[in-house]
Amino acid sequence: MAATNEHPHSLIIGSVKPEEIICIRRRPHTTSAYTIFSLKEVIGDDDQGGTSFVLSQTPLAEAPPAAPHELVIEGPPAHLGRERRVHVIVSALSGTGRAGRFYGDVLGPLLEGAAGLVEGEGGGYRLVVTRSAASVGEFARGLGERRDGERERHTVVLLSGDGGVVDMLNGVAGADGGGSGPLIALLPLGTGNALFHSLHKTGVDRAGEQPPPSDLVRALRTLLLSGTTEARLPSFRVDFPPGSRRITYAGPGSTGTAADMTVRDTEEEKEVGGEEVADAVVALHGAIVASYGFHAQLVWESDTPAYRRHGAARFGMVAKELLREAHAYRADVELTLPSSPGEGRGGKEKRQIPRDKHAYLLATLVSNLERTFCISPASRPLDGKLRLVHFGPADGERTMRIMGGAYEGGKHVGMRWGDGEAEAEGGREGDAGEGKDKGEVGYEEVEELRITIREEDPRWRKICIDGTIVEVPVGGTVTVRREEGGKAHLRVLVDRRVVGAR
Ligand SMILES: Nc1ncnc2c1ncn2[C@@H]1O[C@H](COP(=O)(O)OP(=O)(O)OP(=O)(O)O)[C@@H](O)[C@H]1O
Repeated sequence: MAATNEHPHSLIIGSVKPEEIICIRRRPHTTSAYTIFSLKEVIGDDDQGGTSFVLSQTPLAEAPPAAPHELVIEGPPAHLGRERRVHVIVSALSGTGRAGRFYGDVLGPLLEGAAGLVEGEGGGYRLVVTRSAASVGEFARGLGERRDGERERHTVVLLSGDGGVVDMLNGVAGADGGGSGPLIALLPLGTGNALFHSLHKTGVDRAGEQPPPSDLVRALRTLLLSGTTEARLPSFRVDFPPGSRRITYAGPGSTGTAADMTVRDTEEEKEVGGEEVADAVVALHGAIVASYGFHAQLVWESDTPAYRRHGAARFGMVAKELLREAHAYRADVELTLPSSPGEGRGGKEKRQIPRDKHAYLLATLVSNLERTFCISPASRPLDGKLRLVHFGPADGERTMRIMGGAYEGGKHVGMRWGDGEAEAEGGREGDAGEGKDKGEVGYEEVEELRITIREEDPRWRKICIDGTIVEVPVGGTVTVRREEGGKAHLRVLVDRRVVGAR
């Protein structure tokens, strides 16, 4: 097959577009035969107007001359090798419910063709398709209990959004089996996919690759190419007051949508028709975001089976109504700042945010909550720093402008307004002080955050932890604390350049 060689980044091999190439596999037992694995995503192309995925395997008689070296693989990378126990989790209801189709059309055949891995015992991988909101947590608890130091190392390929990550994190952390935690590889099939986007923000694509590969091609490259590393996933712990309840929706669709696939999950089906299910919760771990106010409300009110069908558009639909109401959330908020070098633990400065009503309080370990929504521009992948973004009561228009700044790469940071002052846009971390009532977006690194909720109406008492919603009783204090040292609950697969770019 002919290959043009004008420019390494404009490689075209037959009909294969460079940005669609996942990997180029040298076929076993030969020196000169290759297969190009590529993925085409056609939006609005399937029966229900969803994305269809086409995995192509293009044989080549000889080495593609213009192929970038890093796309060529000889076999499975170490994390999918024989010394690992590999699991594939299909979160059936993540995002718009594409994970089952993606597994069947792309990941299954790709793992077999490019890595020689098939589903099943004895050298293969275990497939888990979720049947309820509890499935991933149950699976992770099982892994956590069996965790056995370095002797049994697990790699979990996660076809989900951030919810799958937080369920894995809490399942493993809850079981507390010792040893280093399982490795997760992210395939972004949720709505926001904040962790994926934050980890694939810098240094991942081959320089100058235009047009850029899709998110799923990037994710599959991270999964299959060499040049990746297994990094500790930073996390925080949230402690809730007595009477707090985790709230989920369970509905008729919650029994799994990939009925044609093997289900190895033992979770009992919950026969609850589109209703809220509340469970007592004492503590949760998170790796992405802990929020109260506008963000938590948006996640919560858009997370109904009816809104979920609209994908990421659901946030915009619900935001409209919330911006109209422009609720000011009553809470007392205390921050503990990280100690500066040389300071002992006792020297940590505590500070109260000087207002009792808030529009937005969001502590995060990542930069992006969606691909283009950069809420914390100072955050670097895996830097382990917890940063707080906050502002006081604001009308809908103001909130929209602030959110608009986040969509422009983080320009909301340092915005000030009010009392006839000239509007200002900042961009530096730590210069926004305490987000005074007059109007300023506060942005600072924190070690710990304590929120005491003063709202009477339960509608306004929702806390969001990585997309999980917890309702907290009136007067209850929620504590968010960065976790450091000790063992990692989870490790995450990232391109080595991501770690280098910190
Ligand atoms: N079969 C199922 N039945 C009921 N709930 C399910 C099922 N499969 C997955 N879920 C739930 O659906 C939710 C999917 O969350 P996930 O975060 O993966 O996707 P998302 O919310 O669309 O994306 P993101 O969090 O990245 O915006 C999780 O709460 C999960 O527990």
